[in-house]
Amino acid sequence: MSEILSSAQMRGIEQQAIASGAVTGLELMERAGAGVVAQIATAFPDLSPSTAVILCGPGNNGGDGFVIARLLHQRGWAIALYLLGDPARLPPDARTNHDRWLKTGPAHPWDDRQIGDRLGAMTSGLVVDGVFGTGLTRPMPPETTHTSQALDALRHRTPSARPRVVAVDIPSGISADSGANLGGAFWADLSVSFHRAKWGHYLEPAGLPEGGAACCGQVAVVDIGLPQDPAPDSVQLVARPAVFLGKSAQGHKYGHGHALVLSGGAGKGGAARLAARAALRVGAGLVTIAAPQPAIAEHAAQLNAIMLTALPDGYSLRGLLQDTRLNALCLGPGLGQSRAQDLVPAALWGRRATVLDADALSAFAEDPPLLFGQLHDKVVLTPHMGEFRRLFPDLSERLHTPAYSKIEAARAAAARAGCVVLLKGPDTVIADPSGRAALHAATGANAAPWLATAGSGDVLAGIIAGLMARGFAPFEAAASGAWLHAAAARAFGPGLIAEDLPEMLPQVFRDLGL
Ligand SMILES: NC(=O)C1=CN([C@@H]2O[C@H](COP(=O)(O)OP(=O)(O)OC[C@H]3O[C@@H](n4cnc5c(N)ncnc54)[C@H](O)[C@@H]3O)[C@@H](O)[C@H]2O)[C@@H](O)CC1
Ligand SMILES: [K+]
Repeated sequence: MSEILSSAQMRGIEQQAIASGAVTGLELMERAGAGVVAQIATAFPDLSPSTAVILCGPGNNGGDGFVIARLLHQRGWAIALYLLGDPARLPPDARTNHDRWLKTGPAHPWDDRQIGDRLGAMTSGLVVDGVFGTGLTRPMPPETTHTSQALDALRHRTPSARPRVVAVDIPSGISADSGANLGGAFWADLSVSFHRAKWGHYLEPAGLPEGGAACCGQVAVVDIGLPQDPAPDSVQLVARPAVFLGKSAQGHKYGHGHALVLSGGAGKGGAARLAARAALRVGAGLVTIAAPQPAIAEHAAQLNAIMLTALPDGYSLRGLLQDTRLNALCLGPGLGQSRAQDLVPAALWGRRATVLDADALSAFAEDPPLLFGQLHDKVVLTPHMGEFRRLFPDLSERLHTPAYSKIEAARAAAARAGCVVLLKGPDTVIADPSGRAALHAATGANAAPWLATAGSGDVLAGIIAGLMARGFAPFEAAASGAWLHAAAARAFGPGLIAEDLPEMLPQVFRDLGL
């Protein structure tokens, strides 16, 4: 896992390093600019020097742009540089680099129409976006409208018929914290960030205009010599399972736990079977489906390795949970809301590692605190955005404000619920009540678009329950579960349906070297 930072954390790290005397802002800016130039060469090895249009803004992002202009010029590029704003008002380091650039070439005053026309006429070369970076919290100013539209038009051309677009730190107009398109945002083939990637590079806020990962292209991170200590409260990007998922040769099935998946009534058992199969495939020693009597025949016709028991109500669940070998529960998929209202309190009474999904969440939409009062630290809630809105309407509402991120919303929800919350999406956030958080981004090169299919969430709930049956802690099970789920989808590829996901886990495990 690697660390990703908010803009405030990044600013804090830079300011501390500068205040300690370890480095100057000017040195950081030089390394940042040099890092961008090096990453351009790595990402586009076939790109030979021609024309680079460099767009510089009024802050330090623009300062990086002047450094990049100077270094690209040294490498033989013809530079056309435009500056948005008054050079006299540039912050000191950016001003120094502006003045250095003027010894080489001009800084044209910003002319939105001219820039737009110029970009539209480019069929090759490079565009460098150093207009705004992590400092922007407002919509793009009106002076960038044509430029933004021209970039948008380039995006729809084949890459061989247009310039490469490189964002300094993050495309202008994208919130580094929430990934939101603040209004009129640019996009890039390559975003080169400094020290650590920012939250906004990997989040993907729903709706239009698109922002976040969809606008950042490939994300590269360059070291600019800042201290490597992890930031307090930093968020981890889940790049692979954080725990070893293999089994020891001496293991016994009873040593790998026994997961109980609670099923809905007759004709509604498919979701529970998907979850149960995922729990078994992910390595739980035993898996049992508990269903109402009228659903037993349907399940029996379809199950072999998964066991089956009749379970009419919450009272009988309390009885079943006298068996301490049942160590992980999964409730919600296909459960039905009235059965969920009866079974969830009994399940939580049992204080087992428990996944609550789907109907087990929606059943408490009328009175979320009733649910929160019963939750404990071995529970994982796995809402999608709609279920999240039902349980946490105020946090969901705040997500409409551009600077408030899904990471902060999931953290606040976990603190309120007193358990792990996994907030689903192409960007899945996992948070616990202490503020610990991780982000699994099935975006960019990791995209798994075929996961948007019926029953895929049921499989995720089962994977997490299976991992908890095996003894993994709720946070690790949720984070590793999100990764396995997306890896299984990528391994199958187009045409995926939920039934395929558990069947791909063996290949994913082999690829992990288990
Ligand atoms: N601080 C440092 O030491 C370093 C900063 N670096 C660069 O600095 C960037 C952050 O720089 P800043 O904090 O100066 O912020 P930015 O350059 O991202 O942009 C903010 C600037 O634009 C102004 N502004 C904001 N919204 C505006 C609007 N709608 N219309 C007009 N002006 C607006 C702000 O007042 C501020 O001057 C990073 O993204 C990175 O590229 C790098 O050089 C590495 C070192
Ligand atoms: K930028």
